[in-house]
Formats: sequence, structure tokens, C-alpha cells
Amino acid sequence: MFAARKASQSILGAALNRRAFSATASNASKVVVLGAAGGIGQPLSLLLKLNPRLTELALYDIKGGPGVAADVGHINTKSTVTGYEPTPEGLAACLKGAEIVVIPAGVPRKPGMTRDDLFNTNASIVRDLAKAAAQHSPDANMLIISNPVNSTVPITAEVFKSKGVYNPKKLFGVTTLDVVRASRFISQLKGSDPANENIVVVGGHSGETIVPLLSQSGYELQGQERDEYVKRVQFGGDEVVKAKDGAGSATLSMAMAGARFAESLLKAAQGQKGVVEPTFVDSPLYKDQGVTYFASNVTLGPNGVEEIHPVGKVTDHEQGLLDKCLKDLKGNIEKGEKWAKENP
Ligand SMILES: NC(=O)C1=CN([C@@H]2O[C@H](COP(=O)(O)OP(=O)(O)OC[C@H]3O[C@@H](n4cnc5c(N)ncnc54)[C@H](O)[C@@H]3O)[C@@H](O)[C@H]2O)C=CC1
Ligand SMILES: O=C([O-])CC(=O)C(=O)O
Repeated sequence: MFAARKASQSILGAALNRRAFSATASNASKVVVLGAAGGIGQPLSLLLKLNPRLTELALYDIKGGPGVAADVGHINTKSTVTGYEPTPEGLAACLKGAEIVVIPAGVPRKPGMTRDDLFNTNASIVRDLAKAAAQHSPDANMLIISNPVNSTVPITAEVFKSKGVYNPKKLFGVTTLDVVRASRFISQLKGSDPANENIVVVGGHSGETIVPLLSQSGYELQGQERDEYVKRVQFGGDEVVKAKDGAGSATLSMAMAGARFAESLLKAAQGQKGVVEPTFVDSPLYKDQGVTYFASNVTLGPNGVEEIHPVGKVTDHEQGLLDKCLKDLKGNIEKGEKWAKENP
């Protein structure tokens, strides 16, 4: 018997929850967070609870899932919140019926580390959670936050392939934070409103694999200003790691970015047209160069990826950034695939 604890246990609460369900039964949207008690998991769960598009929020962590669920579950929005015990049965029940599974489980960086330094620890965490998802929620959209994203996404794909349930349209590396940063940083240079900035960022999610394409937003930075901007977008994560001084990496901005991506998927699933988000997916764009996953703008639809946008016109400088990106990215992807095959 799995031990799931409903966050809202009062009779009134249960009645309200049931009503909430019957009112939206045709549009049931269960979102699962694996790693829900962590630095990202907690604020992400909070933001998801505030989103009226969800009907159910299911929270799992190896430590503290039910506590976060009890806390978030007191917020007066309609969705039910359930926290699960850290057992295989708890994980299975958490995943059952999920439309979206978000994975921020894993260790964050400390100063001096690269995201790739997290590989040894996080690869097996993501593999094991992916195995559970392949078994219990094979049709869910999988949103991978755990680093190194350039490798954990291919690992998840290999797990799903090995179980015969891989759907490339439903696996996403969450790179939203890169575009959030890119718009924020340009607005700081230009004195504009970042909400109105939409900078295209392509590639992957670490260092020089992150490629902002300013020219596509009509900007033409030159020389040192351009180089500093590009570097800040590529290494924005390091700024936070350094400032937190050993206490982890970006959590709050990442929670916002993860909640934004999940909401975009829900919008598309619930019929909204033209929802576009940048994301790291199984992509045809550079397959001829052996790069099998790539982040670019993607139109989302009810079945996940609807259309992968091409990179489009770039400047010579941006092409140089892209060439470097592709080289690094290929290695990161191959490392994940190889590890997953050798460590099933
Ligand atoms: N994609 C992106 O843009 C970003 C990714 N990240 C990555 O997200 C990950 C999480 O970061 P934080 O939340 O700051 O770390 P954290 O250490 O605060 O939280 C991680 C949580 O995962 C849980 N966990 C560990 N193993 C688990 C398992 N097998 N099943 C379920 N839960 C498990 C831990 O108990 C903990 O609560 C890191 O790998 C970090 O590098 C962080 C920021 C941005
Ligand atoms: O920098 C890190 O390790 C966390 C991360 O991915 C980011 O903030 O972009």
C-alpha cells in the first residue's frame, strides 16, 4: 500500500476538491514535481499551485515531499495537492495519470564546478526517475531541469527507448531560464522593459552551448559590449553560484522559468494556438552534424512538440558562437547516451 497524504484532509476541503475535479474533468491536468522539496522544487510547486490551469499537483522527493504538499495545499486555489512517501509505490502513485512530469531532482553546483561536474551524481538520479516515469506515466510530457541538461535529456530518452515508450515530441530540456536572463540582461543595457524583450537563445544549457541571437531581435551590440552580454547570458548561472557561495545555484528564477514552461504546455494542451517556447529537444536541425538534440524555439501543441523552428538568419559572429556550441553539445549528448547504454 502506498502512503499518499492528501494535503487537504478536512471533509469540507475534500468536498471542495471533488467539486473542483468534476468541474474540470474534461480538462484534467495533473502536474508532477520530482524533487519537490528542493531549492527549485519548493518555489516551483508554489507557482504551479497558483496556476488555475492545474487540477492536481503531485509532489515527490526522497525527503520532505508530504511536508511541502501540506504547506502548499493550504493555498486557496482549486487544484488538489498530494505528497508522496519516498518509496517505489509512492513514486508510482505520484506519477500515475500525469500530463506533465517536471524533474528538478539532483544536486546543484558549488563555486568552481561546471554543470558537467554534476554528471556523476545526477545521471543516475535522472535515470531512475525516468525509469519510473516510463513505467507509470509513459505518455506524460517530461520536463528535465536537472543538470547537466545537455546530457540528462539524452539519458531520459535512452531510458524511454529501452522501455519502448519514447516519444520525442514529449521530452523537453528546460532552457527557459536562458531566455529569461537574455531578456533581463538586454533590458538592463537598454533601459527597456524586460517583459517586452524576447531574445532568441538556441543551443544547449551550459556555458558556450548557450547562444543568444541578438540580431534576431533587431539589436546590434558591438565589440566589448556584445562580448560581455553574450558571456553574461552564457555564464549567468555562475553569477548566482558565486553569490550563493556554496549554498547552491539558481532556484527562484529557475522556479519561475519552469513554471512558465509548464504553463505554456498546459495552454497548448488546453487548445491555445501559437504557443512558442525555446526548449532543448530531439531536433532535426543539426542531425547531419551528429548533434541530435538542440534548443530552439518550438511551437507547442496538444501532443507536445508541434513544430521545431529553424535557427534562421545569423550574423558571422553568431555563426562562430554556434560552431563552438555544436562541438561542445555533441560531446555532452554522446556522453549521456553512452552512459545510459552502459548503465541501464
Ligand atoms: N535547467 C536549468 O536551467 C537549471 C537547472 N538546475 C539544476 O536543478 C537541479 C536541482 O537544483 P536545486 O533544486 O537547487 O537542488 P536542491 O539540492 O536544493 O534540491 C534537489 C532536490 O532533489 C531531491 N532529490 C535527490 N534525489 C532524488 C530522487 N532520486 N528522487 C526525488 N528527489 C530527489 C533532493 O532531496 C532535493 O530536495 C540541479 O541539478 C541544478 O543544477 C538549477 C538551475 C537552473
Ligand atoms: O548554473 C547552474 O548550475 C544552474 C543552472 O543551470 C543555471 O542557473 O542556469
